[in-house]
Formats: sequence, C-alpha cells, structure tokens
Amino acid sequence: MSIKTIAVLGAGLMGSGIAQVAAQNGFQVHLVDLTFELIEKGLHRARRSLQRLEKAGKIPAGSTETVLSRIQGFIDLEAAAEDADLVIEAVPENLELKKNIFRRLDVVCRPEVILATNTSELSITAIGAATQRPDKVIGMHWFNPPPVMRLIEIVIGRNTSPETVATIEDISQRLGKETVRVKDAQGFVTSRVLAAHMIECMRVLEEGVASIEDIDKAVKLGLNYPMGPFELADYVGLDTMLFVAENLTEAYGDRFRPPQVLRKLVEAGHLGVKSGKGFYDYTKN
Ligand SMILES: C[C@H](O)CC(=O)SCCNC(=O)CCNC(=O)[C@H](O)C(C)(C)COP(=O)(O)OP(=O)(O)OC[C@H]1O[C@@H](n2cnc3c(N)ncnc32)[C@H](O)[C@@H]1OP(=O)(O)O
Ligand SMILES: NC(=O)c1ccc[n+]([C@@H]2O[C@H](COP(=O)([O-])OP(=O)(O)OC[C@H]3O[C@@H](n4cnc5c(N)ncnc54)[C@H](O)[C@@H]3O)[C@@H](O)[C@H]2O)c1
Repeated sequence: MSIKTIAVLGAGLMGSGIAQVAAQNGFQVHLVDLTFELIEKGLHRARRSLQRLEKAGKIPAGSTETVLSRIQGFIDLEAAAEDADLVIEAVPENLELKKNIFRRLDVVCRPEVILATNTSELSITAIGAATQRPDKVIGMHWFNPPPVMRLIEIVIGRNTSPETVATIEDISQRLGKETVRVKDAQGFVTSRVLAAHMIECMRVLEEGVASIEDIDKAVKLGLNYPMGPFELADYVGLDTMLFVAENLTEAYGDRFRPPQVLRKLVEAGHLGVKSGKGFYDYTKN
C-alpha cells in the first residue's frame, strides 16, 4: 500500500514534532487534538522549529509555510483517521486512553492500515489486543525533539507481523530516521535506561550530595551528555517521567520507584518546560 496521508493523534510536544517531520518529507498530515486551540499551539511549535531549520539552511529558504500547508487540523478522530494510510498516536502516556483510541481507530481505519503508537514504555501487545488487527499494531518510539533526534525505536508486539515491521522501517527511513528493533519489554531499551539514569540523579539530589545545577553540570561536562538529567526531565515532561517510573516499578521493582521530588513537582502542576516550571523556572526569561 502506498502511504500518502498520515494521521497524527495528539498535537503536544511529540505529536506536533512528528507531524512536522512527516510534512517536511512530503506526507499529507491529519493532526488531531481535543480542541483547535491545542492544534494551533502544536502548529506554532512546528512553525518555530521550521523557522530554526530554515535559518540554519537545513530546509530550503521559504519552505516553512509550504510544509505547514500539508498539515490539516482535526478535533474529530474518526474524520481524521478514516482516509489515513498510517496512524501514529501520541496522546498522553495512559494505557486505558490509548486502548480506547485504538479500539476506535480499528473501527474506522481501512483493514490494511497500520496503527503505530509513540508510547514511551507501555505494552504494544496490550494496545494491539484492543483491536482486531494486532498484527498491524506497532511501537514507533520517537525522541524529543522529533525534528532533530535521529532515532525511531521500533517496538515489536507479540502479534506484530514482519510485514508491519518492514513497512514501518521503510517509512522511518523516508522520514530521515535511523531505526532499531526492540522486543515489547516494559520500557523497551531507551526509556528503561534513561529512567535509571534520571532516577539515580534525583536520589543523589535527595541525599544532598550536590545541587540541581551542579548535578546537571557534572553530567554535561564530565560525562558529555548534551543535557543534564534535570534539564532533560523538564524538557521531556515530568508527568511523562512519573508515568514511566511508575510503570517500570511495576515491571522491575523498587529500583525504578519514583523519587518524592519528582512526585511532588507533578502534584504541584510543575511539569517542566511545557508548564513553565519544573526543576527549573522558565517563567523568568
Ligand atoms: C521519554 C521519551 O519516551 C523518549 C525521549 O524523548 S528521551 C529524550 C531524548 N532527547 C534528548 O536526550 C535530548 C538531549 N538534548 C539534545 O540532544 C540537545 O540538547 C538538543 C538537540 C535538544 C538541543 O541542542 P543544543 O546543542 O543543546 O542546543 P541548540 O544549539 O539550541 O541546538 C542544536 C541544534 O539543534 C537545533 N534545534 C534544537 N531544537 C530544535 C527544534 N525543536 N527544531 C529544530 N531545530 C532544533 C538548533 O537550531 C541547533 O541547530 P544548529 O546546530 O544548526 O544551530
Ligand atoms: N515528551 C517526550 O519527550 C516523549 C518522547 C517520546 C515519546 N513520548 C510519548 O509520546 C506521547 C505523548 O507525549 P507528549 O510529551 O507529546 O505529551 P503532551 O502532553 O505534550 O501531548 C499530548 C497531547 O495529546 C492530546 N490528547 C489527549 N487526549 C486526546 C485524544 N483523546 N485525542 C487526541 N489528542 C488527545 C492532549 O491534549 C495533548 O495536546 C506519550 O505516550 C509519551 O510517553 C514522549
């Protein structure tokens, strides 16, 4: 099947970036969120990113608006998905929400359409089981920011077919990304390893070993990571990191138990860059 139109569900941090990358590579995109205001916010993020790429000469001069014109906003999931050739879901990290959405997609999408999820760590097999096409359900795990990060982690559910894997590898390549194949184990490779690193850094903070700023500086300059753990947690979203840590704890035990400092920030509504405050305060500049 030739893939021309991609429906992207969720216009948040990830969905807006995924929609942008798809549009940059010539696909028509149906971008879905709960309100047109949220879709506008996502398109604004994509516009700013495209302008950066244009300024750096990474996309042709004047192409920002052409790329954006390939993205159409929808608040009706069924209307967005019914003529899509591929669906990529990027709604919040909640298994029941994702299963419910996949159930609805299964009713409305043509039988041959692949349904991919950008989940950070939830079970692809469980999401697939909510549909009558588990062979066409797959994890397509992108990284933040999607226009810059080079990898898509392809997560193969228990019933995902080899044809589905091959099609998603091909599409990922057409989107300019490298891929790795990973089994459907909680946290896959990247979220499990990242969470272990971040949680240990939060424990170091809680034990009073060093300040937020000095832990970030140590990891950046001493270990050569592009961002310190607290900068990165704020960037990814503290709510997402808490969901990931809770689910990893259920799968692997106490070593992933979410530190209090993370839980309290989320309870206070401080979700990182997207809410204006997290480990750092972004409202000051
Ligand atoms: C939890 C989930 O399931 C999985 C995840 O997503 S885990 C998180 C994965 N992501 C990471 O680990 C990100 C770590 N950080 C980084 O790689 C880098 O800090 C970064 C790429 C975000 C920014 O790079 P950095 O050098 O720190 O800053 P900056 O100079 O602003 O950006 C570098 C280049 O990227 C570009 N860039 C950064 N963000 C961009 C965006 N959103 N859109 C377009 N271009 C962007 C900049 O314009 C710049 O381009 P240039 O080299 O041509 O000037
Ligand atoms: N933030 C990251 O760094 C990152 C990286 C890789 C994967 N992920 C995963 O991607 C997914 C989305 O994360 P995010 O950071 O973009 O979250 P986000 O909160 O920024 O965006 C989620 C969007 O989905 C929308 N939404 C909620 N219910 C919806 C529905 N029923 N239909 C359509 N849209 C709906 C929300 O309004 C919101 O705009 C999660 O599964 C997350 O684990 C996140």
